[in-house]
Amino acid sequence: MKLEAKNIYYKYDGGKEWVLENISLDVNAGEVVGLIGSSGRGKSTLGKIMAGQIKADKGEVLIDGVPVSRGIYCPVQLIYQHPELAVNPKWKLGKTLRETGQYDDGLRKEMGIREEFLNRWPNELSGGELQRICVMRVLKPQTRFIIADEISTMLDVITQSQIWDIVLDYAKKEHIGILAITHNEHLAQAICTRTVHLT
Ligand SMILES: Nc1ncnc2c1ncn2[C@@H]1O[C@H](COP(=O)(O)OP(=O)(O)OP(=O)(O)O)[C@@H](O)[C@H]1O
Repeated sequence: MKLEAKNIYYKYDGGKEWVLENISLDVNAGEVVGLIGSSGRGKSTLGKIMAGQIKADKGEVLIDGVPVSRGIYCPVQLIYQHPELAVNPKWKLGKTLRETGQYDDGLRKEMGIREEFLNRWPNELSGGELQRICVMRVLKPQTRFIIADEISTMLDVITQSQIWDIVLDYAKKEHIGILAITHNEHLAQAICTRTVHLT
């Protein structure tokens, strides 16, 4: 399986210049591709386009040559840098975790998500605790590709590596492709099978 962004152009409303101009990128199942580039270069924008959250002005996003259908559950799932913006503040976290079907309770424990967290509101967790919920909710059988946008910036180094180990194990087992957006060269070297620079 291959996720492809082909000849993507994008400009924000009112913007005069292209944020993304003729950008192409692909991720194969089982690969961990690092997306590197200077701040403001458009990495997060490209991630959102590839996950179907915003639509490119020109160009296509394909899985095995077919436009990605968002349907009920998009097979390309985005994990944001800011988990507090990614969850419904009016839902207790158990509901957020179950939104796309039952979750694996063993995985919950491995992720360090305590049972009591599930009965709390998002503002009752720390940023790092909330990010674990956001990571775990995409580890579902329907997910074929994960776009991880600076997912570990709010975690301490040990937790960062624990969470990445779980995600990478899961991706390997399920043959999921990952696009990891990061500024952290050490992390990219440690986890990526190849890197792409947005120049
Ligand atoms: N909602 C928005 N409306 C208008 N402009 C935006 C919006 N979001 C981002 N931009 C602009 O688009 C450009 C690309 O932003 P983007 O967040 O994709 O870059 P990035 O490479 O991910 O940056 P960083 O590494 O700092 O996270 C920036 O100039 C940013 O100011």
